[in-house]
Amino acid sequence: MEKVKIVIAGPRGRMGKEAVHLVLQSETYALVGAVDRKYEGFKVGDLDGFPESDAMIYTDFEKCLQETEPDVLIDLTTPEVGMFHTRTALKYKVRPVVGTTGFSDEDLAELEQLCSEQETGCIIAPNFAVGAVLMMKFSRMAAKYFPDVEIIELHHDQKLDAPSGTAVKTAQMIADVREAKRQGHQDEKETLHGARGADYQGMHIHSVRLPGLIAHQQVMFGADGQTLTIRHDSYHRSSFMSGVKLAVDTVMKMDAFVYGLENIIE
Ligand SMILES: NC(=O)C1=CN([C@@H]2O[C@H](COP(=O)(O)OP(=O)(O)OC[C@H]3O[C@@H](n4cnc5c(N)ncnc54)[C@H](OP(=O)(O)O)[C@@H]3O)[C@@H](O)[C@H]2O)C=CC1
Ligand SMILES: O=C(O)C1=N[C@H](C(=O)O)C[C@H](O)C1
Repeated sequence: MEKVKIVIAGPRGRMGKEAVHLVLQSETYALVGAVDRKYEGFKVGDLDGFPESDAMIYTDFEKCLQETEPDVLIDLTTPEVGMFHTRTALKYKVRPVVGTTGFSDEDLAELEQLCSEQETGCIIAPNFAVGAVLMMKFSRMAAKYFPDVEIIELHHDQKLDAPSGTAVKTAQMIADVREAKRQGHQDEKETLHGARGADYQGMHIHSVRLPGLIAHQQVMFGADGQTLTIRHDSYHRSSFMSGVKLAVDTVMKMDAFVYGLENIIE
């Protein structure tokens, strides 16, 4: 069986490193290249802390695609760079598996359109951890009965985007079953700007950033005389890797656009 040829963008990052290890340890994947903003001409195996690998590092993404001809791009970078990589990969009919968060609705719409024009599969997953996907699904179930909800996401203090991609996706999934509703007292007033967090169709999202955290979220529902809290914690980035693998294996078999692993996890 031919191995799936993979390029990883952001290999030195916290997530990229884990993804490199996943691909190099797999018997069904081949790491054919990596895209970084430095170390042009080096091999992945030359980088400190990486296992033996002859995959070349490129700073020019198109050159990387032309020379390595991958099947799949795994992108774990930043929103702007990730958007450029995903768009470019689709133009080359390379299937993107994107963990990078911070894409706007317009970005997602553009990628969906491009995906359909190019008849090339693409998976955008704000969270690859199966437990986090279940947390989102359970929250959507609960919101049908508890329309008052606040989302509290907690992450390490090196995170660039707020709210997290997971929190946005959770709010979107809840909005599928909950009519837009302003929460709290109708005369509520913030005496300190931002005290009530971000507002998504009346739901509030609170972003905590602290050293020591990895990735955590709790979705709190309230109703007369009761609350329900659904919480997920990622204590290590290895928690995301089974989802990355599922996404790579799935994207190889489809030519559609998928936003969220909940759409491919039974
Ligand atoms: N979907 C999921 O399950 C998860 C998603 N994420 C998301 O993944 C993304 C990465 O997170 P994380 O690994 O923590 O972040 P890091 O900052 O650790 O990694 C990002 C990497 O991208 C690199 N990079 C920046 N610009 C470029 C470029 N032009 N070309 C190539 N590489 C570039 C950075 O390089 P440099 O060091 O030089 O800046 C860095 O190595 C974030 O959007 C995060 O939200 C994170 C965890 C789980
Ligand atoms: O930056 C992170 O770390 C994470 N980002 C993703 C997000 O924005 O939801 C997924 C996970 O929460 C970790």
